[in-house]
Amino acid sequence: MSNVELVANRYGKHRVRLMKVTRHPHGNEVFEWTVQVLLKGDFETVHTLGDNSKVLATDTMKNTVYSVARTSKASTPEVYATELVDFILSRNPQVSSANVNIEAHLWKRLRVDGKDHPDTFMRGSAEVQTTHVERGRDGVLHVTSGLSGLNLLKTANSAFAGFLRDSLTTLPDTQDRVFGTVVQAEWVYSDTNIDFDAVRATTRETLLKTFANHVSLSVQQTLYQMAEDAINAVPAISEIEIAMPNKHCLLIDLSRFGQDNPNEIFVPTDEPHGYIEARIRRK
Ligand SMILES: O=c1[nH]c(=O)c2[nH]c(=O)[nH]c2[nH]1
Repeated sequence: MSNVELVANRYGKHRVRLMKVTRHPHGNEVFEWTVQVLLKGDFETVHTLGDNSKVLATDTMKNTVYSVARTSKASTPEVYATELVDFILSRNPQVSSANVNIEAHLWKRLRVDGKDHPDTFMRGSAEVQTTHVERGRDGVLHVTSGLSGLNLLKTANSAFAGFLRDSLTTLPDTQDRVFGTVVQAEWVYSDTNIDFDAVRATTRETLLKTFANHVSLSVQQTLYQMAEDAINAVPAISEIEIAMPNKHCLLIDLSRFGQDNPNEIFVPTDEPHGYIEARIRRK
């Protein structure tokens, strides 16, 4: 008789890298996706008895990623992830829920001689599109999408003043600082019957516009405003979580060299950095 019990488990394949090129007469399209598959289900005896009879091998999951990509017509990671989830559920009654997470790496069509090139691309930026898709046996599809690695910089309209001062506070108030961040955002869809590309574009544009136009009293306030504006701009979003590190740009003291520094010369720093995150939802 064992004195322990299995409380929870899931397993799958991580970091399956996939590139898909779709070929058209007018030019090719390219998707680069890093895929994660995670399954929950009737796997107790795998752990307790070493009975592998119901185990879908993670190697098979890797092959499934490629095979479903071949037959899929999806042009968004959300739709492809849903197809992958449903394919696995349909063939594996022992699986109670399937979860597929995708990071999409962005390739930008190269412009040559002022024109879009039909088949050549360059890596646009460090920005990554993300999606998490899960379906259980109740049939309900859960889709969360987002972005990460979106480097942004405000060079005006950012203040930080009036904060708590104690015996260890050295930071001066500032009415005018450089605000650098790398946005990570994840939004939950309340409706999954949507044009994921169009909704993603609107959400991203809204986040960018608010970051640019906001007269910021803190990272916290700007983050909240970005979230509020995204929820108001996109009816299909019920909740959004945003994380924004504060990548401090430190003003250099040039008075030692007899020079002034009217907010022009900074040293950009990576570490340590402030880290602000919040989850905001529609009431
Ligand atoms: O926008 C900011 N929020 C903070 O909480 C904080 N803390 C800090 O040192 N600088 C900043 N900036």
